[in-house]
Amino acid sequence: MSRAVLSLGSNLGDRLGHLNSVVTALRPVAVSSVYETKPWGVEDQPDFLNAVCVVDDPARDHWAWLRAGQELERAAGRVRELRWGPRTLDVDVVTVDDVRSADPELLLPHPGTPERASVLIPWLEIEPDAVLPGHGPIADLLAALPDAGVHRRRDLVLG
Ligand SMILES: Nc1ncnc2c1ncn2[C@@H]1O[C@H](COP(=O)(O)OP(=O)(O)OP(=O)(O)O)[C@@H](O)[C@H]1O
Ligand SMILES: Nc1nc2c(c(=O)[nH]1)N=C(CO)CN2
Repeated sequence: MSRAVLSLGSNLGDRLGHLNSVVTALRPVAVSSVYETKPWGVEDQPDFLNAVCVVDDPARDHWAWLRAGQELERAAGRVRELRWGPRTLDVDVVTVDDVRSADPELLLPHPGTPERASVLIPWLEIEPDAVLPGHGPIADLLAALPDAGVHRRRDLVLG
């Protein structure tokens, strides 16, 4: 083990470059298109670029994926200020295999996932049959959401 689904987001600075830093460092086995998304949570902030990737490394457990994401956030110069506020790079661990965790340092699956079209749309693109542990097929979760201001940017490509 383990195979992880990571959600990437950026709305400050070189947004595409920040997302690309994850692809360069972690060499995912699958990467979605890049999506321009309206901010949720705190709405008065710049639009995000979001993408989802699948990474696979038998040597890394779920904590190692969290740490790898946090290191990349630091390298992108991320300053943690406002919850749900603007950031150079956000790496959320969405799932790691079937791991369930209630530890606040690493909640698995990531609890925001069922409500976030900015995660579900790119994830569905690369894993159409994916199931969110405890919640069911992601296609069904997405179908239950209102139209959410998520637009594919065909002009921006990762990797
Ligand atoms: N699955 C997870 N992936 C990433 N971080 C997590 C996860 N579960 C818990 N955390 C914890 O969340 C803390 C805050 O993360 P962060 O500042 O990125 O939150 P946020 O992006 O503003 O909000 P959200 O977590 O709802 O997306 C981190 O310290 C991290 O330990
Ligand atoms: N569209 C969108 N909105 C957000 C995002 C994000 O990645 N995409 N991340 C946030 C901080 O966790 C807050 N709001």
